[in-house]
Amino acid sequence: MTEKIQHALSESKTARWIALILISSTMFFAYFFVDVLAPLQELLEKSPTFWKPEVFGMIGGGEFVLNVVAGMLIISGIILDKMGIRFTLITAGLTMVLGASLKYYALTEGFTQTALASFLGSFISGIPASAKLAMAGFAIFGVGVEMAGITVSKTIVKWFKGKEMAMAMGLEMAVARLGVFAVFQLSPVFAEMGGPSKSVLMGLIFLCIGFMTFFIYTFMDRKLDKQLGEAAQLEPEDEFHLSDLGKIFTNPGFLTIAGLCVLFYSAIFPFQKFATNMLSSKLDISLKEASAYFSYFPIGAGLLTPFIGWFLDKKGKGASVMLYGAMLLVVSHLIFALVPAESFNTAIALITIVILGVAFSLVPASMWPSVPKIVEARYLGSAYGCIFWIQNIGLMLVPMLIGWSLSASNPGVSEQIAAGVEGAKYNYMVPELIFAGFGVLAIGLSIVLRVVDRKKGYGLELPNKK
Ligand SMILES: C[C@H](N)C(=O)N[C@@H](CCCCN)C(=O)O
Repeated sequence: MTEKIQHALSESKTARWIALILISSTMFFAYFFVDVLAPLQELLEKSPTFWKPEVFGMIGGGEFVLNVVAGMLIISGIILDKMGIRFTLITAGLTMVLGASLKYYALTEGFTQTALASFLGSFISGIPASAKLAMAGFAIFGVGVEMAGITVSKTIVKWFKGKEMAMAMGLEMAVARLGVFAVFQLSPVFAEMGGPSKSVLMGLIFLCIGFMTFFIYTFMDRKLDKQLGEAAQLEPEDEFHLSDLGKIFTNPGFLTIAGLCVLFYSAIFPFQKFATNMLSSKLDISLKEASAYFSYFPIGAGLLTPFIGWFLDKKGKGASVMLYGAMLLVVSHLIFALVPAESFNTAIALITIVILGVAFSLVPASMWPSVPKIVEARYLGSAYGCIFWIQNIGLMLVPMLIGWSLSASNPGVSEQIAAGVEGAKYNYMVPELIFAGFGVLAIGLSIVLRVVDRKKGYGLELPNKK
């Protein structure tokens, strides 16, 4: 058995980095599709779609609806543990392509002539038929992309455990964040060629390429399993059982990391949706300029993440790194909240974005490789699924909370903006204080995590590389 493991494909550096390139490429295309409409809000408000900002926001949140409400993320985790990596990667890839195709169809001219469009337009008249179908498609895509996310994490653990695990996870996230950068640069260009539907079509084509890279990877996965032979086969008592979900939800390490995850990501991803407008209001610059400043946030964070991963593999200190990340999160949101607009300038904005970017590297780089240290391998997929599920609840609700707090703390401003009043803009102090509040709670949980780690001996502060 030891000999088999020694000659396994995963022991070859080249093979495991090729595996990583294949699965990360799919995540590049998947993250590209997630934000394909984000830079096109203004275009979609006009003919022929007429999507109001609320409708646009609803579609964004729609990504998480099936995962949260129908519990699809928990089901995805169970599928992963029961059916294995290859089956789940293919299912996730096909689900993404299916959902994306529906979203594309919703934006085509052909759809507007159909009986389905008439039917969807016959109820809740405030939401156009195209938006309803696009939201359904995005919800299906959301199931696929999150299923892909947990499967990719489990795949990286399979190839890199005891080796460069955190660095590999960091690289995968870096590639995914490049997808976010690429979409902010390219989607407006595609839309200029043929409207929002062209951008979505390009995103769909990219996803098909992503499906192919997942598919090619499955051959490597099969080969690795064959080489490991019975070493890869689990004993009956090692198989996943539904009752393991109970073990996950009563594991103090899991609960603390899941809490930390929802708090941290709630202060990052929903913030990303409002950041352009916030910077434009606070710096008194155009949305285009603000968006250009902010587009470097995901790419900067992404580039730093593998280096943090490399450090964690060599030196450890994962739980402490999460604490430092949460602290930087609070510092940056407090700067955005409390420095008055008169004193806030481009330099302060850029420094604050850098601080937030460092936080966005420290926490993800240390959080995801910590999960295999707190749960057993046989239910690792379900543990990732459950953490994503808890996180998705925050990602679904927090944008609504922020939107509501922005309106409530700026009475009359949305009406002034709609009426085209010169100089009308939002003050983001209250939403920013809410984001900072999530950070403060995350600091608390990071401290709890260090205590739990010491008590339970998970080894979160130990290096990943043996
Ligand atoms: C949004 C998604 N559920 C998420 O948490 N993404 C993480 C990466 C998770 C690990 C992926 N293999 C992110 O930081 O983008």
